[in-house]
Amino acid sequence: MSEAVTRTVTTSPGLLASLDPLLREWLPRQRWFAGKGRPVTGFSLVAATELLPPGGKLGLYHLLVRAHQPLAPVPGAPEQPADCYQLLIGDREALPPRLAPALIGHVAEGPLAGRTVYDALCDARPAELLLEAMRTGARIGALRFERDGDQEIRSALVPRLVTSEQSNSSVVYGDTFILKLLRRVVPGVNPDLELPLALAGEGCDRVPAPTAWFRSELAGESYVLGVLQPFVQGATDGWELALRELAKGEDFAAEARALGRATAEVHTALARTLPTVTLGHAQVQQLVDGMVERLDAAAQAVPALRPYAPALRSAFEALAELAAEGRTWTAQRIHGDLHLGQCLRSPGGRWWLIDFEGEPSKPLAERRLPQPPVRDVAGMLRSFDYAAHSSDLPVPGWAEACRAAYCSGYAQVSGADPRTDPVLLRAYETDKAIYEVVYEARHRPDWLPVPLSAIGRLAADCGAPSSSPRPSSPPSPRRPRP
Ligand SMILES: Nc1ncnc2c1ncn2[C@@H]1O[C@H](COP(=O)(O)OP(=O)(O)O)[C@@H](O)[C@H]1O
Ligand SMILES: O=P(O)(O)O[C@H]1O[C@H](CO)[C@@H](O[C@H]2O[C@H](CO)[C@@H](O)[C@H](O)[C@H]2O)[C@H](O)[C@H]1O
Repeated sequence: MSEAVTRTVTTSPGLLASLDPLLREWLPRQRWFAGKGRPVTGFSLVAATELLPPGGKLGLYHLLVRAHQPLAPVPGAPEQPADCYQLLIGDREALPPRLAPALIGHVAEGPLAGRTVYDALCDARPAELLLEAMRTGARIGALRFERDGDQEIRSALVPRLVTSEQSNSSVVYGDTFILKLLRRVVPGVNPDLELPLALAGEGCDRVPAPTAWFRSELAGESYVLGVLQPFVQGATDGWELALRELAKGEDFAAEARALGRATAEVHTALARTLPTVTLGHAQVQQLVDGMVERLDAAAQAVPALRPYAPALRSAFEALAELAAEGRTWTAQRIHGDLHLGQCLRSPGGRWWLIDFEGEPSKPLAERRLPQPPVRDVAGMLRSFDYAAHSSDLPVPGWAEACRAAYCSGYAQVSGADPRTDPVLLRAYETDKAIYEVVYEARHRPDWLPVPLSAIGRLAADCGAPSSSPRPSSPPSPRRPRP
């Protein structure tokens, strides 16, 4: 038992009832809130733990809450299974100005009546308490803090919240560690911990090795809640770097080649340490069915996609046809949501891969399935295209040169050039672009023209069957401000 956190108090549901009206307003405004576009109609408590440091009260509650939302923004529509969110709520009499952006609201009634509540991850003391709990391997109520005994964690590292756009929330401790606090949590093995641990065990140094992590054990199920990793100091992410080079009209091919090599190193290490499977006709047909289903759902959700749907479908059908002719593919564990923003370049020029959570909107079981590694390659190829279409200074041929260099770097290490399997690559690129259309429509509507322009190109490439008319021209992208 830790000395850092000596007592825990499991709070009553009265706490959540008193926070309910404030959370209904605050939660949907958070970047990491997954249920955008549908109102929150109520909350239910999964777990609540009051964290108490030695020698006194801090006013800090760790909550796991389900946010109930109807399926469509229509009164009376049926609810879908409620997402569970991890919240760290602080309470104070009033907030100092530095914590103003963290304000959740003023509580009117219940156990915290009269208090001001806020997102405590923005506050130094609560963030320090989490680090201390990981350092000491604390057990607090249902919370279990664990660590890699071989990595030293110094105490008293100064925390600061990362303010960039994220699907979760991160805190950097003294430029030494970074903690990712997962926001939408699900029970089960989380690939964001599982894969970096497996890679570290395999000696692959392209991924920061997890230093510590914490989980909640509830009703026989384990929820991974946070992962602490070494902080790559002075790093720039691939997206920022690519846009910077584009703005100068500079070539990025050498970096793209290095990224291809880094991706292949990670793939080879994952294939060595975790199971691989052969995908035959039935399995590929299943993959294709999933792609077609996602296309149909996306076309429902985003009307601008509809004219392209028949041509896009033919990219998936071409893959099913190859499988029907007897082609097989090897599937393995992969990153699952690879793009330039998931690659960090340290000042010495070394590339790192981060964020192995997979596509956050997909169920955990699906994210953990072995998949053709080309899926990650397709994600990166889409990302070069994204960068080229988001830059204020278009450089002709920039994306194409990066895409070619990335594939050749990948081939140098893996021995297989993804371009030699064009049907598979095109199916995955199409699937990714469709995902991006939905993602942008939901999260950043200004960016929608970027994946839509790729959809236009992919559809035109597909040689749509004569029964499905080709779209006349792709939409011209309106450049978002990155
Ligand atoms: N080990 C690390 N070293 C330095 N910066 C990191 C590290 N891990 C993540 N980051 C920074 O934090 C940001 C968010 O991390 P990420 O894992 O992508 O979170 P999310 O899943 O919430 O999007 C990244 O874009 C990167 O800038
Ligand atoms: O939050 P995550 O990093 O897990 O990923 C989600 O958000 C990404 C955007 O932040 C999104 O990526 C898309 O935009 C990027 C530019 O901002 C671009 O480099 C990617 O190629 C493009 O897919 C990602 O798809 C989404 O899952």
